[in-house]
Amino acid sequence: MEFLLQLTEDWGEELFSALSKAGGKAFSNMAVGYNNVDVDAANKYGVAVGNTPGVLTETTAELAASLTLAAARRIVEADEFMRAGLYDGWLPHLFVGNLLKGQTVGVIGAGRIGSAYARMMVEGFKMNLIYYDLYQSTRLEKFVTAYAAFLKANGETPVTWKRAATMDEVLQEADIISLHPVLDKTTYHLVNKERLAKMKKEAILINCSRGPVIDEAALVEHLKHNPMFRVGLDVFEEEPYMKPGLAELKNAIVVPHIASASKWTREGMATLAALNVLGKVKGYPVWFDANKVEPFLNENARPPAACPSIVNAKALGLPTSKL
Ligand SMILES: NC(=O)c1ccc[n+]([C@@H]2O[C@H](COP(=O)([O-])OP(=O)(O)OC[C@H]3O[C@@H](n4cnc5c(N)ncnc54)[C@H](O)[C@@H]3O)[C@@H](O)[C@H]2O)c1
Ligand SMILES: O=C(O)[C@H](O)CO
Repeated sequence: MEFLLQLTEDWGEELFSALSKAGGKAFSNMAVGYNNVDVDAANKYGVAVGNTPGVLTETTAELAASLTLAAARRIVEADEFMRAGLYDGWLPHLFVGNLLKGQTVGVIGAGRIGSAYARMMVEGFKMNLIYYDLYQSTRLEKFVTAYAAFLKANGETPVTWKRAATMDEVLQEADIISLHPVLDKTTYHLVNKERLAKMKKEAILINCSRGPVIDEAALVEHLKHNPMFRVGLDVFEEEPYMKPGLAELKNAIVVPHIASASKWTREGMATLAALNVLGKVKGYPVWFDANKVEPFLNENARPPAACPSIVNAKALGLPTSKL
């Protein structure tokens, strides 16, 4: 018996023990994030835990970029105004928002998705970048450096980048802040009352990572007292619910955890999750690079004889595919 699961289900000691007793050896989330899984418990019962990285990087980053634009240009408010029949003719101050060009985008968690989002905002809107991550994102830094040189060579103002030593630096300096870390003990309520107070009064905060990365009740209070501060949220602390007051706030844009919802990505996620468990059942090794999963998504060729992404491969001592 093997399992293919959604991120809405929590898997811990009890379920892994039951799975193991039933002879199960593999489990896969149909998601890249696996904070819903107690990997130590899976290790204890020798169950391989799969996830679906890479296939949702661009789709998720594009939703973060969409929320950024929608918040910056007040698109949801303007749409509601129009549909309510309130539009009376052009006015110089009607739904004035923020210009992104030349402003600073802050990325917290510059992994696959955070880096893809940063590139979109830097290249697409000529924004300067400040990021915070536990690790240096050399590829991202190189990209921004090369883009800055390109702009300069074309007589345009070059963009800049900075790796912040602390997260607070990002909060203080950035005009737009997008959250892309994993959810774990170090990122739970990473954005709380004190940190919200450090952000610019007119900043925009985007969250397409996990709801509990923000203290949502503190956010509601902050939004109430700072009408020019805006947020775009794809994820919530206690999904499917929102904290009281959030739904009534005009400076919040809320969507129902749809960041990975493009047809290509959702099909890819299902494929990778299925191949993770199938590969384990067949006794295949683990793919050599979980970030390079394209060969598993080619409709015209058989997928490689490997499990695309097993997060506890090392702990279980599983062999790696050599291609
Ligand atoms: N809303 C959605 O539908 C959706 C879709 C895809 C992914 N996600 C979430 O996005 C997360 C990131 O996905 P990814 O593929 O980019 O993962 P990733 O592992 O490539 O990137 C995560 C980054 O967070 C960094 N990080 C970890 N702890 C940190 C901390 N305390 N402070 C700052 N940075 C920290 C890591 O070093 C890493 O670079 C997933 O874990 C998932 O929870 C959400
Ligand atoms: O972690 C993930 O993959 C998302 O939240 C669902 O796409």
